[in-house]
Amino acid sequence: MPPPPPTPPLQQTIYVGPFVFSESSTELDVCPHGAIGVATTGTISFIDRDVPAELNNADGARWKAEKGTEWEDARMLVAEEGEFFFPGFVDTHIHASQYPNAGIFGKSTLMDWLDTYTFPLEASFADLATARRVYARVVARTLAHGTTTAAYHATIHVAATNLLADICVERGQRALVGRVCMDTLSPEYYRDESVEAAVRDSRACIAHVRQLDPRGELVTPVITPRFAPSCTTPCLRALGELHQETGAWCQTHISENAGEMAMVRELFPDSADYASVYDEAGLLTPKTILAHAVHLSEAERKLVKRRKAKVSHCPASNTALTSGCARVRELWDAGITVGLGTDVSGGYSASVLEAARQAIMVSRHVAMTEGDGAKLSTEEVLYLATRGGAKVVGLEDKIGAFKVGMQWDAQLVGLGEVAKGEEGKIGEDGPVDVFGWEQWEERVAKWLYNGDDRNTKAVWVKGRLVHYRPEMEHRN
Ligand SMILES: Nc1nc2[nH]cnc2c(=O)[nH]1
Ligand SMILES: [Zn+2]
Repeated sequence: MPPPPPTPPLQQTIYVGPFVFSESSTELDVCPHGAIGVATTGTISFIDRDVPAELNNADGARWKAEKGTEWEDARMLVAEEGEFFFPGFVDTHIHASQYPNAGIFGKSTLMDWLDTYTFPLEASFADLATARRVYARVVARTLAHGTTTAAYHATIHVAATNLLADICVERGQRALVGRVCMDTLSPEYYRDESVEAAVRDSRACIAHVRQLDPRGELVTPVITPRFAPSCTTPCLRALGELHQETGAWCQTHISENAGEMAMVRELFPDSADYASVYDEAGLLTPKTILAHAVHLSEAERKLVKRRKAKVSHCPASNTALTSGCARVRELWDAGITVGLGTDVSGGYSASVLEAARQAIMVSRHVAMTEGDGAKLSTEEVLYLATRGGAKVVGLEDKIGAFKVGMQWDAQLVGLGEVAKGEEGKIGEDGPVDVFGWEQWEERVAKWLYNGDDRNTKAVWVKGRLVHYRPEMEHRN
């Protein structure tokens, strides 16, 4: 694949309008009349919290002059009625290669789902044309859902995995890109032929991603043992050494499903528990992302916390594959950093907004047996979707909120106002109907519970416009 085309030079831009972000896990910062100045580097240079409500492009010139000469020629993008800026979402666990199967899982559970649906699909990525078709679409689709950063599992194929990294850079999505390792209990037609092959091919992908983006500004490699049952102890240890040697991130699955856990007990009888299997291989570190953690014991939670490893909560997947209900409150109380994952295609949707709403629902199911303390609020799941996720991937100083010095990874959200006299007409504004009396928190809640990608009007990563809906054409 030829190198990606050069990114067009960015113009200094001032984003004018309401903005909302998580100040903490329990508190949304809502600014109804804001302006955020973004430099050509994509960095937020200033934030004004009290701009004139009626500011339009004509007054803009006068107002801009007051900001200083360096902002004189800045572009202005002014939010229209019903729109607000929100940080881009972080998907901390998604299998890019499984996207064609989104929604196809029948009544399967994890282990039969892998054999029936997943391995045959992933094996098809030996063909680069297949990989190109799927990866181009999954990156476009996740961007359209407002995902500005994704931690991707690819497949065992080096060329296809490298292509996924190329496409992320080309489309401007931040990503961790991982070549999957699996040297045992996997089909003959889809497995690493040896530990050496797993390490050699992982090295090849790490080298490619680092050569593509030497400063790791957009993409970074991630070592990806599929999960303990599909890796031998020598393979896990070799990948632990690679993790240590290269400093690359690590991602895997843990304690998702009862059958999987029984296998781990049988395959690793000398380890105290599932988390210890990874720990003994040197794979449990502050740069490790553990997907699921549905059934962790207290001892495992303590170990994960001690190692500062992170958890990706994947509620839609856990319900779809009947894996169980992860307890986010318990993980938080143990001091563990948690973000959200769509886990496509265990999860049926590539939308982090959907994962956030499913996180609320799963927490309510936990609450039905364990009390109201388990319930997650709107604020908490939106935190998981943005700042929590940013922490999981080690980018909490750069993304997930609107603060001076952070990067403009953002989405413009638009909610349709029901116009007087037009109540019977359904327009193209998406599924959220705003009647005009809603407070800000209520608008955000309506978006969370009913919104979809039609409400994500435009998306930026590092200040670069990476997606916009057709109706935005005239505003760019
Ligand atoms: N959800 C999920 N769990 C896994 N465990 C091992 N592989 C997978 C996978 O592809 N998806
Ligand atoms: Zn997964």
